[in-house]
Amino acid sequence: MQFYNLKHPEQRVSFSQAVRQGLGKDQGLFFPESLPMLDASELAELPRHQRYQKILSGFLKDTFSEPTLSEMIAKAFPFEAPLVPVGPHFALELFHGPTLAFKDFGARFMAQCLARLSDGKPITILTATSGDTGAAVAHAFHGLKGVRVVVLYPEGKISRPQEQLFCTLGGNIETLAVEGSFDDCQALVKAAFDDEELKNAIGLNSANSINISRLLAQILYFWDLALTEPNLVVSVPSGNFGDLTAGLMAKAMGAPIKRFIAATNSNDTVPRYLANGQWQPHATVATLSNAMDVSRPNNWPRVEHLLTSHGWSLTGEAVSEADTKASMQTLQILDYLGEPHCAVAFKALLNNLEDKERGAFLCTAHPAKFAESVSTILGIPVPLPKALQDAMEKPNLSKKLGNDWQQLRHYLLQA
Ligand SMILES: N[C@@H](CCOP(=O)(O)O)C(=O)O
Repeated sequence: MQFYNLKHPEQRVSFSQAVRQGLGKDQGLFFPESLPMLDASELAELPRHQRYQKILSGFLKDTFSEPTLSEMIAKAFPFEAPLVPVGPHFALELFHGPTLAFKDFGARFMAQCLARLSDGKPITILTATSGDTGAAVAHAFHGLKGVRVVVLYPEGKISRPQEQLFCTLGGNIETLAVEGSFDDCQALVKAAFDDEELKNAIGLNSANSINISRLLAQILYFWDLALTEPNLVVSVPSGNFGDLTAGLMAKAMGAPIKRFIAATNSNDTVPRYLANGQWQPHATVATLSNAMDVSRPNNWPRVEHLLTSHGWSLTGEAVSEADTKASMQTLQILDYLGEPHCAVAFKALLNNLEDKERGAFLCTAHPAKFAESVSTILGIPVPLPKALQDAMEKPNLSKKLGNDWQQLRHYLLQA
């Protein structure tokens, strides 16, 4: 299986190269040359571990032996993704990993891949976060020899529990609070990839969903969802659109998912684009669902490729702050504790279901990561899990950075 650059299809690389390189020529995203078709009824018979192995080996059998892949799966995914009934619909809970967000799936699997594909040279993993990726990547790579992790995040625009989870680790994890938005942080990461001299000097890679290994892991839980409750409409709370990409990939491989809804907050570049065909990102605004505060979603070329090559349409919906709060309250009445991101997805689902359709909405982060807003909106205390309580008590080790490429370049070149 080769992976090609969506911008320059003539650039084809192995999985190993795609993972170690991150981005292709001209910042093009890598994509598998084919999506292996699987038989849903056969997969449904397999226990979880074997099912994951079957799905991933379609992409990775040239790269890893079956025993190695099996070990990687066991190490990367020692937690579940339960599908919880909420009224007639379902919440897919993706926050049972160590950093309480869906990003644990991709970041931990990427760490397993890189550990086995490394050529022994030191690497720098430069990653932008709007809240959850930072912690997942920091924890997945913390303490790994030869790996330096630098996480950029928009200063003052993520929740304190999110920030504490990755800015308190120290060691090989460096965190920079950038004066700007998540999109500014992501633009800085991409600028670094354009700088050949820097790339070679520091062994640059990214653990954002730019990196295809992240998405292969995310395909797995869309299969779990589809095999547990086939033919649902699935509403995906979307920021950088990696999750939706993985969902569409699972559908293209034969997972019985009826259709998808791309749910955003007021950072609505995609819903506007789906409505009028104009790609016009606005300045990013801060919302309650801060991990989705993204105006230039990086994975859109992959989503668009999947839609056009299969002739699928996509429903988009932007949910306001008032509707996000009301949706959290509706979930509370249904006896489900929802945080702002899953509430956005739930609202978009309810607004777009047709007669007799049932749906699922993704719950991408634990409510305690947004304890302050959840508690204020729902009028209840939100206890913090132990991992979060511990992190809250540690000193924040972040440094500040202007939204300035030269400043970042200088920082990265320091030993
Ligand atoms: N929502 C993300 C933003 C980065 O997205 P990624 O999937 O490309 O890592 C976050 O929480 O950091």
